[in-house]
Amino acid sequence: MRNIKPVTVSLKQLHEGLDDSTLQEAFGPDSLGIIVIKDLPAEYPKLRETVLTNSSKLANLPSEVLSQLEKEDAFWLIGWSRGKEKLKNDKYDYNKGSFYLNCSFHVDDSLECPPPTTSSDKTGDFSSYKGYISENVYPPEDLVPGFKDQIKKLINLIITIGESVAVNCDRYIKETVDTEYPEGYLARIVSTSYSSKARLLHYYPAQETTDDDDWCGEHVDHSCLTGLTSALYSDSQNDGDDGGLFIKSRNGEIVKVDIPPDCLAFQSGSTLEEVSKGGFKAVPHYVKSSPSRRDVSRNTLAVFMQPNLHEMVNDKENFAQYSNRILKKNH
Ligand SMILES: O=C(O)CCC(=O)C(=O)O
Ligand SMILES: [Fe+2]
Repeated sequence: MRNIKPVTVSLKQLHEGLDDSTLQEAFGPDSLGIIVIKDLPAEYPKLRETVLTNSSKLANLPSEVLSQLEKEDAFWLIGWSRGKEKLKNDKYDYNKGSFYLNCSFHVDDSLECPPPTTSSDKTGDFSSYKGYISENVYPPEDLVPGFKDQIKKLINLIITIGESVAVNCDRYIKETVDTEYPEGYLARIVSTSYSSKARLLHYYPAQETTDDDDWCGEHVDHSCLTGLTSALYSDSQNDGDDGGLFIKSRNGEIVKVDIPPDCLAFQSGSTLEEVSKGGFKAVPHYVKSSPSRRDVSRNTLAVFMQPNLHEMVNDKENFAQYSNRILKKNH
């Protein structure tokens, strides 16, 4: 197992446009499929720390408060979710708590869910897709002050940088991966979708375990592009050498990926693989607790940038249908 420094560029370089060899190194056939962005806006470090600290406050609220934030009718894909997703051994996952938000506020600040559509709209009726169309909930302001305001700010910042990552990926995919790829597809999805999702994670201390992927089993995200913060641990250390985020590279090698605290990482998901007809591969990854630090918790934020529900992602399925098929496997 190698510890590799992923391709890292500054926000300025990203805005100016990355050269082909950098894009190739980050996303090409021999890559990890992840890029790290440094020199972020000055407010980023404090915002990250506040939001990730709030994740611990939220996860340790009394169970009767947390149950008010559970949305069973939304398939637990809005609000609080713990013990609802299955692990690979078919047991329910209590190792982590997730708090999900719909990110439609990035397109229109007044929205906490996508605008409703009906069958008379040209996009169709998606009222049964409750996991995507339900309104966000937030913990009571007096119990976790500033939670809503700060997490929305951080998500908006991540999606805005995701837009610049997308512009670079679009050019690379069109020129070198799939000439039929729709021009500017990813940048349009990232900047205009009402269906992107954020997941604030709290991994509870892992206790005894023998599994290599005890905190989060190996998977590919079903987003187009996922933005990830560097994780915050309860002992204020970084991931260290034997815990944290691991990626399976394009040639099957397991690689430990370090995201420095003042940086953001972006990795590609399976919807983009689908849209690029298999050319731009999704990144298999998992999260492991450190064997030498079993008593620490880990917090992070993932933002899954993905299409509106009516957008076709292959010849047969729109994103709603595609996503339903994938999610059914996990619940
Ligand atoms: O915890 C992490 O670093 C990654 C989380 C993740 O892979 C996910 O939520 O899909
Ligand atoms: Fe993931």
